[in-house]
Amino acid sequence: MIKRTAIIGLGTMGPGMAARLARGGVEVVAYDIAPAAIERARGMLGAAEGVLDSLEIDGTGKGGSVRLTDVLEEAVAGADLVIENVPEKEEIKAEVYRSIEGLISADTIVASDTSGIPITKLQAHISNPARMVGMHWSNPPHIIPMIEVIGGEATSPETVQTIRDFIRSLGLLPVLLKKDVPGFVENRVLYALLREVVDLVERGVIEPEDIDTCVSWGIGYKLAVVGPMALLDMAGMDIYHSVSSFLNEDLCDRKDVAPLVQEQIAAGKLGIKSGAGLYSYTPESIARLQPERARKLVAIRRILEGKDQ
Ligand SMILES: NC(=O)C1=CN([C@@H]2O[C@H](COP(=O)(O)OP(=O)(O)OC[C@H]3O[C@@H](n4cnc5c(N)ncnc54)[C@H](O)[C@@H]3O)[C@@H](O)[C@H]2O)C=CC1
Ligand SMILES: Cc1ncc(C(=O)O)c(C(=O)O)c1O
Repeated sequence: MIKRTAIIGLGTMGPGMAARLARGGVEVVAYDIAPAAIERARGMLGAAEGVLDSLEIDGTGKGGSVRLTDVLEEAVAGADLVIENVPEKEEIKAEVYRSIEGLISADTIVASDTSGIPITKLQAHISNPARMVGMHWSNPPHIIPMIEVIGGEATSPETVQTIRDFIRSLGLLPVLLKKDVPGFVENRVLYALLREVVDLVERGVIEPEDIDTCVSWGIGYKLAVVGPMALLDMAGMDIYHSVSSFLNEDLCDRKDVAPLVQEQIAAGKLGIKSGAGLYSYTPESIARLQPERARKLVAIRRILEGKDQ
């Protein structure tokens, strides 16, 4: 049974994950190499707590807690599970696995929240690969209930089963992949969509604001209720056959990263984190955006769960 969990990396994902795990009764100790990230995480934890309250996810009496530390040994000592949540670079992740090797027990499960580096690659950097598994959360992790579970070639079936049971025990939705493919499933689907929207903007077909309206109020809104496989049945396989027979060959299939993205990065326009991206932001608009998005996601989730009709 998983009771004590260490989170390594408190950037975008770590604090929300810590808050959600604690509501499920887990004792979380979370570590980051950067003192500024630990400080920022305190505020993020507070915000996540408020959102979890509005989702009526009650942790009372379950014994969960979150403690932040700047000492790696403290974070991982006695942990049943370590969730690695550092930047999406294999060498940074490998360094973390090396640094915890001597600090964890042979039974500790090491999970990676990687967005899509195959687990088979990551587990080459750890001495007990049978205990390593992919546990891919979606952002914002305290609100999105689905978590992908991915075993690599060397992951034991018991490790996969333990993580699936753990996710279920928290009231969350594990989705098991049968193969360890790059990007797993969620990001393969998301990145197919992102490649196409970037291409459409680049080709001058549509403005960024208009494509967001098109996707959010068209397929996005619908997909929350009718998944893509069910959508095929809703539209009719004959329609899909007719449209895909002329459309598939025109869809973007570029193998490299689009120039638009390269240009944005060269101009330092990384998005909200740098104050500018495809949209412009002010500190005030950024402060408004996150709670507004959380409130809407919570409202939609409550309706999908049948809590508000
Ligand atoms: N941002 C997103 O929407 C999602 C990200 N992910 C994945 O989760 C992982 C983390 O992503 P983010 O939270 O977005 O990254 P981030 O860049 O926001 O945060 C990473 C944190 O790791 C810390 N860090 C770096 N090296 C470290 C080390 N050696 N020891 C401890 N801490 C260290 C950094 O100081 C930083 O606070 C990545 O693998 C990413 O691909 C997964 C789902 C969604
Ligand atoms: C752009 C982007 N990339 C990766 C992820 C992820 O799930 O790893 C997300 C996300 O929303 O969670 C994302 O938006």
